[in-house]
Amino acid sequence: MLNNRLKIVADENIPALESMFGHDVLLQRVAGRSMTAEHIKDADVLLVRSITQVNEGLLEKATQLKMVGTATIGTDHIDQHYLADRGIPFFNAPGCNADAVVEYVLTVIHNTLFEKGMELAGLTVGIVGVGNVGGRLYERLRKLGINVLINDPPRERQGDEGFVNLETVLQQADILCLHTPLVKDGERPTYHLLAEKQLSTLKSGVLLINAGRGPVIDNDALLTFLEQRDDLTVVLDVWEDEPRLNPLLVARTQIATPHIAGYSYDGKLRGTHMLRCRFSEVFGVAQPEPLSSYLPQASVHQVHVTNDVAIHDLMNLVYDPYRDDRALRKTLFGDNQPQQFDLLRKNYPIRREFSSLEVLGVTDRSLANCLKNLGFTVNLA
Ligand SMILES: NC(=O)c1ccc[n+]([C@@H]2O[C@H](COP(=O)([O-])OP(=O)(O)OC[C@H]3O[C@@H](n4cnc5c(N)ncnc54)[C@H](O)[C@@H]3O)[C@@H](O)[C@H]2O)c1
Ligand SMILES: O=C(O)[C@H](O)[C@H](O)COP(=O)(O)O
Repeated sequence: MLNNRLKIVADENIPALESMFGHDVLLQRVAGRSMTAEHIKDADVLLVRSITQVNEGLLEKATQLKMVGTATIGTDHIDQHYLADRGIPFFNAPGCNADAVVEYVLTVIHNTLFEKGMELAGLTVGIVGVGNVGGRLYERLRKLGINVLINDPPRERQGDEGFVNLETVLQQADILCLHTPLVKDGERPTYHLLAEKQLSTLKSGVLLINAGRGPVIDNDALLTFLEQRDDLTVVLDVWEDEPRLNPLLVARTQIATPHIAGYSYDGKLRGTHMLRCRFSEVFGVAQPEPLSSYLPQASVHQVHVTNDVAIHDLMNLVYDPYRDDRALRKTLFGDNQPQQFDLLRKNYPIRREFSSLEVLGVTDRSLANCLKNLGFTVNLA
């Protein structure tokens, strides 16, 4: 129990704050893009998502601020130097939605290959950025016996092994997945990591997936490249200049989604829960109930299948990327396209992770193992 009610100013799209923080705090919800210094001026805690730039301009009036949290993995919207100078503890939610992004990537890979009449076995997947997302993607693919090339210079410099250089990944990957943070300066910037020169080295027929940050690919260079080469298949969840999209680029993609790769309900709640745990540490109050007590059972939580089930069908039962793709394409040509982009994200339907689906009826052990390695809950018949 807190003696004085702390004031939390929070993005309107962070779920479950009411249930996780309880009635001992004063909670003010604000639309992330419209947050101003005036909203924050008497806040003790600020909780944001990726669309709020947290910098001196936003925080200059917030003299009693004791904690800033972002319910996201990415931190490129936060001026961490400024927070450190002011001695304000800052937390993100590392790994909160990593499984959601991995499952987005696996689902778009399986759907895309199915449409081309191809199989994943025998192809080489390249992963650039092998942290929470890239690392988990790597583990799931390795368990499936897929050949994976990984690139992560910062990890390599720390002494981790098994990495190859970026040029090798670009030249050899049949499927290329980008999972770096957006870093604009320093020794290893990722801004426009894939520009004209790098794109020109990609293998013919490659499937390129960006579910990291939009500006990691030079979007103008990508469009020019796609206008010249039609053998490339592109899936984009993130865009330069979000929420404003270039419809010409969208038209050249196989699957286009509004920055929702990480938007599983599990992942969003995990992000809130992580911040709630940090809040306990900062303010010395009791830890919350475990995350499982806040997560409802999935609406489709069991399915009976036979051994000839198509894996992409099972994936689509949990998450259908074409639903998000269709919704995004409908918004492209109105004056209010950026607002529609934000609305798709704000009103995103509840989507669960593979583990929420129990697969019954499989008798084939290798299929059962494959499904388990992909992340499903499997009960062998
Ligand atoms: N689309 C979405 O919904 C969504 C969801 C979650 C995260 N993301 C984005 O994906 C990024 C990655 O997420 P994460 O949880 O794996 O982050 P992470 O911090 O755990 O891992 C990032 C990895 O990238 C590596 N890296 C940094 N610079 C690099 C470079 N120049 N080349 C290659 N590797 C480099 C780091 O060493 C690290 O291992 C986040 O920063 C975020 O911007 C997007
Ligand atoms: O960095 C992240 O965790 C993701 O990109 C996250 O899903 C972004 O979602 P937003 O904060 O914009 O709602």
